[in-house]
Amino acid sequence: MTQSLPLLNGTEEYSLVTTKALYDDTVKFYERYFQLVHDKEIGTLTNSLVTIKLVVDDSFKPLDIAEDKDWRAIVSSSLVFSCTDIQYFKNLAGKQTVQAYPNETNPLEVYLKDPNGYVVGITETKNAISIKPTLPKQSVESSLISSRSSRVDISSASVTTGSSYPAIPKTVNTQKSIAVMTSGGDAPGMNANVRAIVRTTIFKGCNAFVVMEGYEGLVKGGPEYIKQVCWETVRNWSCEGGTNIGTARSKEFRERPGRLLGALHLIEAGVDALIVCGGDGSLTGADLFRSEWPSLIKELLETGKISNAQFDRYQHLNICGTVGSIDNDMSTTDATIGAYSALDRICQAIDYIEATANSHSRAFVVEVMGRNCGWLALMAGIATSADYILIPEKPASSREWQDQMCDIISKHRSRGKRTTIVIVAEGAISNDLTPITSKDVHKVLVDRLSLDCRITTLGHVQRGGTAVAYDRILATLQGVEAVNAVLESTADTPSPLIAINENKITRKPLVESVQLTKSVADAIHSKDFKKAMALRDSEFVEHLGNFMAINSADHIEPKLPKETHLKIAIVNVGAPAGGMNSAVYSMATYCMSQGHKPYAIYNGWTGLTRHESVRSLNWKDLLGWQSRGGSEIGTNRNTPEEADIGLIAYYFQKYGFDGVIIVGGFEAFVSLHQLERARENYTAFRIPMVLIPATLSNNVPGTEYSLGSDTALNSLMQYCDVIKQSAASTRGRVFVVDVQGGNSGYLATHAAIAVGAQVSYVPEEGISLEQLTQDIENLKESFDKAEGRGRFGQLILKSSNASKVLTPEVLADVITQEADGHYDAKCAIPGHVQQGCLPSPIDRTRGTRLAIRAVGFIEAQQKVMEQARTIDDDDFEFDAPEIVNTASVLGVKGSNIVFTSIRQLYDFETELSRRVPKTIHWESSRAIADHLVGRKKL
Ligand SMILES: Nc1ncnc2c1ncn2[C@@H]1O[C@H](COP(=O)(O)OP(=O)(O)OP(=O)(O)O)[C@@H](O)[C@H]1O
Ligand SMILES: O=P(O)(O)OC[C@H]1O[C@](O)(CO)[C@@H](O)[C@@H]1O
Ligand SMILES: [Mg+2]
Repeated sequence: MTQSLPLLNGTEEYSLVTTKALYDDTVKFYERYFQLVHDKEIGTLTNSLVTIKLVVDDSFKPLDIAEDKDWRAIVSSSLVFSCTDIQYFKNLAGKQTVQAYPNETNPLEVYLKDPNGYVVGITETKNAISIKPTLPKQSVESSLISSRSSRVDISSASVTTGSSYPAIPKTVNTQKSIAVMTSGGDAPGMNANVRAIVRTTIFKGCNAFVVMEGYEGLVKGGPEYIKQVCWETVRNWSCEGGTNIGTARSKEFRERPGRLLGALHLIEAGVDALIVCGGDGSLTGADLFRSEWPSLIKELLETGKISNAQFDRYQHLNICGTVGSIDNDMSTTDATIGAYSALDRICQAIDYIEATANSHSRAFVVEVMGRNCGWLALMAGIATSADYILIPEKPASSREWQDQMCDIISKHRSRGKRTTIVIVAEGAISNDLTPITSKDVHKVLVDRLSLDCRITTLGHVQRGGTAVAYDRILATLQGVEAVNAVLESTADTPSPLIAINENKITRKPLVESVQLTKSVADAIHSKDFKKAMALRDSEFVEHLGNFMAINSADHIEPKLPKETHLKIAIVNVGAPAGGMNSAVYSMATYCMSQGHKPYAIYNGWTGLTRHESVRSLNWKDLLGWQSRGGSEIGTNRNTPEEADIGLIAYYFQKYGFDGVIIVGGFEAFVSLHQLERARENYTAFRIPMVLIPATLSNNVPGTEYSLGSDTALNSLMQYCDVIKQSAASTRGRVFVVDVQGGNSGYLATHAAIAVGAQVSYVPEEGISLEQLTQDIENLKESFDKAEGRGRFGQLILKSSNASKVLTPEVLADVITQEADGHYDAKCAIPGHVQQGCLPSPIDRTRGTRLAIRAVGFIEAQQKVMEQARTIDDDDFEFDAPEIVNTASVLGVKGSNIVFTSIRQLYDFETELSRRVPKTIHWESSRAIADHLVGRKKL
């Protein structure tokens, strides 16, 4: 029996999602086609979400298609591949054309029918040839409906608004179905992780599944709990808090029978790999599940629950962990998804509490989450300059902690501090393992210090709300990496855990990470606290040391002997950036704890040369600076040469500075270069000098992270969340957002990842008219297909310097014009709002860490420079490496914190005319930003 395709007019586009069965058929179909048309390389599929374009006009004759052929084979996938051998197609077309006709707008459009009756449209465009299956809408839909699988929620999957995909993945792994689940306590950023995993899975040509309700979903199984999802399912998820696929703490999964059911249900659903986003407990469970897998499937085979074929196919459980937990308690990774969002909530609450505490001169005991881990309490302690913290990792006897706390607080009070903040981790204990509650702390503060004291338990507020930019980006990059890891895994590959070390996404062996984490808890329970601390990562230990030094600064015997005490100057240069104050505060208080004298140069180099604005800092003046935005000591863009470098040398000499710490952006970088070059003429500059990069542009050579860039990202992200909501509610609006950042597209690219912007334009790429045309096409597609699911707002982020001609206004006008009344575009200029109000906790805590490292650098380089100062000008070895290295930029590079000499950076690693580093460390983020929204890049 045959069926005729109905005659259609015009162009119609449909998006559909295939089931796994359809998908496999499609692969076979395309493999046959590619062998037919492109004999060198088997073509690759983009994924199972498809755009089907019908290009039909009056001259297209209906075709006969045998109904008993597998119609579903042509339902799936749109693919585009480059081909130089156009002639080959033409020849082929000549042989097999059912109907071929040239077209005014497209040079050649050919419809082919293969011997089995499959029809395919081939469109030749300038650089690419696309092959798209053609089929009438009704048939496609009925075919999908008839193939409805009990495991697939077609109702939500079959209507999609997705765009097609920008690039062809190198390999197609048609075998893989990858499932993701969230487990344990929910954490902000989990949704962004799931979105990235689902979309990357689809992008790589695999099937994406989600397991609902954590391990509960595995134990229960079935289509309600193990669902196939599509590109559109996860739209906008990076901007949503909690976890949309549910999470649970499953008792049943802790027992073998529960895990046996889990194994059966995964196999039934055809899942090859499981990515678990959860905390230490969830990953312990995952690790156990994986190690038990061979015995589980053996039992399933023996009890007849699975077939021999299933047993053979599912020999190994491919598992990967992305760590999602607000506790940040997993060893081997610096941060877990959600931890910085929770920290943000805590810091905001404590910032609020400060105001009321100050009004009444009160003490507050703030209880924060963290069952076995004091990370949240410690970092909040640093970020809010709390007076004291109690964490499980460093317990003391009841007497010791009470004495120490009272001693520090009474000293703070005696010097005029009106507020007292003590942060207690939920899991805080004394060294006999007795829990320390906030009530215990309250009692001590009232009984021993007679303070007017209140308790605030922050509770689940800490887990609520949307994720901060860091968590959205971390979750997204880790999600992409998790899918890569799963696809690259073989039976022998140890299960990976996707970690982050400093600024680098890394893969760590899951088993060892879990064991290491467990050993911290074991050490605590066996009261081996030294071991517990040694097992924590070195950054944690460093932060704890920093907190202790800062919070007891100026009240204890200095750590260093008198003869080694230094005078250290600090100056802010360039535009204000979040974290500048934290750096100044921490540098000054840490200096006090060491015995050094900290000096602030107020209002940049010109403040020094015009008004001799330089003063030593005292402890009380600094109260509250840690949490403040902007620059308390003032900043401007003038460089030493512009301000008068000779006069600066004079003041350096007058005050006898032994070192200088510059905090700022590119002008600060140039300042360091000028001071270092001026050493030849001015002895006063023969001192160690260090730059802590601080600029929202994040364009300072020698580092992948500048203070202020995280605060700016959050400000921009919050702004974008607000206007995206407005755009979505308006049902059909694009906002073109003007983004700062000089010639660096860092901010635009990373904000685009955080908010899921459809496009980001950056100075590094500019805006070509072809790309703009393509992006407008994508937008149209996206809006057209949004029908039925509500129209979503779209964002385009444009770095100001991406184009001077194509301003946000012009872009908005062009887009509105092209939309032909279907939607409109407006521009939005956040401007200096991007500098942020209060610094983010990341900028505060990193400001502290970097400032203390900088002081350490000044101390460590003293000897070399002391000698250099005694040498006659003529003998001064300006270019000797040990001298050159005493003027350096403190940066984060990959997984390390490094000092790189300004000579090296300025002379070899900087594109001076554009004020950017020669190597862009975030380049790979661009492709991810694009592929996660389906942007086609020309
Ligand atoms: N040893 C284990 N064996 C099997 N399953 C486990 C094990 N530990 C935890 N799980 C599973 O993982 C789930 C989540 O663990 P848990 O409650 O410890 O949270 P988590 O993943 O550590 O996250 P968070 O601490 O952030 O809330 C448990 O409910 C259980 O189903
Ligand atoms: O939400 P629940 O199940 O009460 O769990 C609270 C626990 O979860 C966490 O938020 C994350 O593990 C802990 O800090 C806290 O102890
Ligand atoms: Mg946990």
